[in-house]
Amino acid sequence: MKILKFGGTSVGSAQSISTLVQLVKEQQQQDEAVAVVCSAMSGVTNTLLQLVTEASEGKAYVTGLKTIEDRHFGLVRTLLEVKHQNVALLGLRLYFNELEELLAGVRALGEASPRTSDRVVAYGELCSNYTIAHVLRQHGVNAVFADARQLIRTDSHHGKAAVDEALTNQLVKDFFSRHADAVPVFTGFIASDQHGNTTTLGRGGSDYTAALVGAAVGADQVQIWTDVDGFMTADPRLVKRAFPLKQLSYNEAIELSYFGAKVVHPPTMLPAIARGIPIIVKNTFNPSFSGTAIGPKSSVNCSLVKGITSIPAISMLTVQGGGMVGYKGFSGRLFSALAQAGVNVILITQASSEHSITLAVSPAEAQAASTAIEAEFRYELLSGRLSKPSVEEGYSVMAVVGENMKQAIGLSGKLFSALGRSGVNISAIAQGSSELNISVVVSSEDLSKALNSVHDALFLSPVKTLNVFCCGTGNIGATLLRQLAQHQEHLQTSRHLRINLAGVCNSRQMLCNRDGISLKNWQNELVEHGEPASLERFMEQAALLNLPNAVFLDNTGSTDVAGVYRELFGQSFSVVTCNKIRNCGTFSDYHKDKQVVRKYGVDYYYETNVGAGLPVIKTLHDLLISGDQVLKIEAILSGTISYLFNEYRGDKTFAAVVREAQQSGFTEPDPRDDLSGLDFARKMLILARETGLPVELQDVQIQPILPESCTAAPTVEAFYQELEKSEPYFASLKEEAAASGKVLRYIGSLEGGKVKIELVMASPEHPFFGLSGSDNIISFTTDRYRLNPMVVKGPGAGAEVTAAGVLADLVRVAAY
Ligand SMILES: NC(=O)C1=CN([C@@H]2O[C@H](COP(=O)(O)OP(=O)(O)OC[C@H]3O[C@@H](n4cnc5c(N)ncnc54)[C@H](O)[C@@H]3O)[C@@H](O)[C@H]2O)C=CC1
Ligand SMILES: N[C@@H](CC=O)C(=O)O
Ligand code: NA
Repeated sequence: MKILKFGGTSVGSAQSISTLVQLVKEQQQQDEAVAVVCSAMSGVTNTLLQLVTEASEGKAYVTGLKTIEDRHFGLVRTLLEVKHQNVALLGLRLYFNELEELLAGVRALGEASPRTSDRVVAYGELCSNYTIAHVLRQHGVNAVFADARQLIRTDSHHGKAAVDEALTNQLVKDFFSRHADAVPVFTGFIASDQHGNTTTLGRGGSDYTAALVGAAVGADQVQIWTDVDGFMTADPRLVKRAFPLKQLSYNEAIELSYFGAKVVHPPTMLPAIARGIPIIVKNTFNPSFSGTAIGPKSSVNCSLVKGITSIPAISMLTVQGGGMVGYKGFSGRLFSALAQAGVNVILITQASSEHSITLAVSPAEAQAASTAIEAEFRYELLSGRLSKPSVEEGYSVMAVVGENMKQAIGLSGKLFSALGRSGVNISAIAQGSSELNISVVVSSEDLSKALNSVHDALFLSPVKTLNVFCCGTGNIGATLLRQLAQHQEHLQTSRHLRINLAGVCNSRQMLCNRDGISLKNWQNELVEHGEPASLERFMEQAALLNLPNAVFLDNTGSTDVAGVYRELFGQSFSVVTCNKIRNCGTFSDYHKDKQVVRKYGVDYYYETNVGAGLPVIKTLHDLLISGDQVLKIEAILSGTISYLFNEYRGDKTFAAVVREAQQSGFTEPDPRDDLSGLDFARKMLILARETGLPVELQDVQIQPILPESCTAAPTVEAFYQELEKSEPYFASLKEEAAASGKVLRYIGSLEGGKVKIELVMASPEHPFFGLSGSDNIISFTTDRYRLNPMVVKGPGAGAEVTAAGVLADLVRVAAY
């Protein structure tokens, strides 16, 4: 026997009732005995309650009543053939007549008792189940309408009556034996007391009916048909990547529901739980989906954590004072005072020092709680053994639930480091000794961030999201966004990584959007929805979104942007940058940045600062962490100058080759930074600092390759003109080298604490002789690579390789 319970939306329209009929017939085709329990049609209970109130206030109720009546009559006309309609309509008419008389009585009396409310509200279930029984019969199902007021016996506590389970059991059993071959259609939610007065079962009442019926007949299964796919890993309104759970234990379902998951109300399922009857939550609007199976045990095949759930608003009440230490019976007095004041304690933490106890209570009960504590402990307060309880508002509880968590070493480590990394401050922690639930109290502002970061960290299978704020959409930035758009599917499938572009900014415009800006269409979105750029506002908006796993990408060459990294670290943003400016400030700032990064547990990656996409900084780090000593670094690190010396062969002027380099995207935003040697010097400085040398930019000795006139040019155009004028100088340099079979190479070196960059005429034996295009080459001579240095070589400039290097750094952030 299976009990199929359908909620309000599952019986709220002709289409959903047709699905119900289909589901019942499918069960019968499988020779499965079924009983059906239905709620009132969606919205009807609330309307009836409203009509009672309105009638008691002397207001008109006829139109409201007519709306409900029309809805039921309409469904009869849609779902039943004409020949079956009359009987059904007649039955409904009788119900609506009774209802009208009742409401008229309420209006005449000018008041409605809870008893009358129960009587009125019962018509919601009576009408829906009566209609459904008719529809089932027309489809060949031997349905029998079962008015649960004859079968479920309660006390007279109207609004939430207590069930006499023994008597109910007997009445339901008798009903089934009288209707052995039928499919009973039970009105959910309603019952009656020993005097025959209608009562109702309170929140989740129809689930309760289904559980009572299931328990009475020893059902194999109770199915709860609703409008969602089952229990979700988290509230999908708060966590977009929440997904439905396949399996839960009763305890897990109870725990998740306690913290707000409203799929079923487990206390009402107790009769089924007590008999170990499996409860299956299914979606009427997606019937082929497996839903959530709830049973005695938690499945070991599923993830250890089953759900992450929350209570959005709580107050934190702290009681502290020396008087508590070692004071036996203190907690007993505290909690009975709270119980007497009707305060529900949501969470408790006490440090083993016993100096303070923190309680989470509903904000509506915080004042009552505080007053009750002050009254109970008035003498302790007077004598100073206890301080006045403090009440703090603006907090939420996030709870991680899972029965098998207790076997998982490191799980709470993952939980807390995910929170720490997202910059979520934890105000209190509670873990039940059953380890079914770990609860943390966080500021309400951080709740969504906390839920999302923990969901990403604890559920292995779904995709992890990086929330990316991209500053700079020029040569590198635009290429990067294109690469991300091209590879997003690959990242999702192979790295389980989703990039949510939450902000874009350049020197003209900016746009932030929590739900993501299209990686393919960001230009248009920026034009259509963007606002004038301001770095300060961009930072403000990014911080306000308060997203987890937030990464700031700097694809500019701007000093201003480089100046905000430290603030970003402090707000738990990781930073990925191709902009070298920040790492070339004072050594003390460079050093401090690293400390700040460590302090906030964020990432700071800048592989593309040296050699663009070539693995230079990573290689150097690997050498150093493995204990190697760097003796010497020799390198060509200007892609632009490399290109000039490789491509300046006499068929074009030197200035023309510089323009080519600029058009190819090799140069800095201002090409004078390349040709002056400044860009190269920055890279040498960064390399030297990464080896641990406390050097400053002015310590890098640069042998210029430009004549004085070019260096002095005030604008980029003037610079190009000076280059043209200096053509004879560049030609003679090239010819001088060529005359002795050599090539021009601009080579940086770091040795014995000295950093310099020199123009060299390299002979064919020189290891840097054979380069082409924008090639960089870096040779590390170390303790281990003493005779034969380690060499990294390849294109060291250009948008594609640089953007790819930035992308790789971004993926490293996600790898955490
Ligand atoms: N071209 C290359 O091969 C390599 C370049 N890089 C670095 O990449 C960075 C970007 O270079 P490109 O893309 O060529 O420059 P670009 O001039 O094409 O683009 C710069 C972008 O930054 C934006 N921007 C500038 N100041 C800004 C501010 N204050 N606020 C917001 N946005 C601002 C601009 O609007 C533009 O979108 C530079 O730092 C460069 O050193 C690093 C490695 C290799
Ligand atoms: N302008 C640079 C590119 C990367 O940093 C260069 O030419 O090397
Ligand atoms: Na690099």
